[in-house]
Amino acid sequence: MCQSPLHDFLQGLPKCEHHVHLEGCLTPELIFQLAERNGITLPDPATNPAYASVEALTTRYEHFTSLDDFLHFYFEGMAVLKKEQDFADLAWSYFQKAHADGVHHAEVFFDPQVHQSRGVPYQTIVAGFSAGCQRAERALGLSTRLILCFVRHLPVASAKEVYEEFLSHQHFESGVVHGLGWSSSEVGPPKDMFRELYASAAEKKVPLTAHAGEEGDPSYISTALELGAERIDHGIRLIENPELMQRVAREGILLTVCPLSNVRLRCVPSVADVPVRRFLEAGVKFSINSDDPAYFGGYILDNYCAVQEAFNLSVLEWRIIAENSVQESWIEDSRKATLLERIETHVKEHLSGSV
Ligand SMILES: Nc1ncnc2[nH]cnc12
Ligand SMILES: [Zn+2]
Repeated sequence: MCQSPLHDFLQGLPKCEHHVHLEGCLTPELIFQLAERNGITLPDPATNPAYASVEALTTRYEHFTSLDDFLHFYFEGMAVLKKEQDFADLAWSYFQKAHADGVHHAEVFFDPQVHQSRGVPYQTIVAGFSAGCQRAERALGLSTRLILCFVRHLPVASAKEVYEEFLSHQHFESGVVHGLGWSSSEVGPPKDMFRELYASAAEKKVPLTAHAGEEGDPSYISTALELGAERIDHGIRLIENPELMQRVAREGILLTVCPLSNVRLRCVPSVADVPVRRFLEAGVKFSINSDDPAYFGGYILDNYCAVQEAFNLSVLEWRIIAENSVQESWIEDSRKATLLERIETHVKEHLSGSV
């Protein structure tokens, strides 16, 4: 729990999460449990001491040296997911934690190519994650959106295959998958590798987002926008290009910022170096998110608290962040109105001294 006097206010503040990878919610405990349940052999601790125990794995996660160092463990860990129920259980475990942290709406990523590459069918993955979303909607009153991510470390041909499955199952039209994103290694593969796929999806009016400006310079952000992304995941290196920053502010493009992730992956030395204040001053819209909470030492409330400890924001500034998070969510206007009302009530209660 954070020490800030605003802790209770932040806990109760209605939140929208826009940047969390369901596979990034796979805790070391769940990795060991699912490996046992599915008869999967984890890497040999004799050569990979990180896998000696839950504690050893947790400790290893505190020492990532880069995005790619983290991705190695992230892809290795997700090999324990095999059956539809595994995917459903994983999603449900995230939604319960998010609900406890005051999340009312969650847009969640998943990486089908990586599961398919080890023989799990597309339908198993989507059916499991979608069941987890439906359970959260029913049992917790959360609204949810699934966002399918293409991964940059695998060939474009494999992204094309998954896109064709997404189209043939009519997953966009039926609302099962709401949008598309891209993620994984940033620097290295061609910036515009998904040009063709994004052009096709944009024509069908599929909402698009993209990881950019995390490790990569601002040209990764401008390329993502050029390809049709309407939102940018991370985007912290935007501050290196003032002209682009002005454009992002002017066009109301949302950045889905993940402070604890940025520190763990050494994109910044500390949360105080995430450009939260600069973005607020420049009128750049952003939300605060957990990215891969099982790997980065905190869920969304921990990220809100870390920002508060670093920047000492006012209640009014938090209100702006919360309202922008609602306004830029991929939800119907009626749901936005409900969430905005909840924020207003919460702020008023806090200011009147009852929260
Ligand atoms: N922080 C991150 N950046 C890029 N790809 C990811 N996949 C999961 N987490 C990611
Ligand atoms: Zn991410």
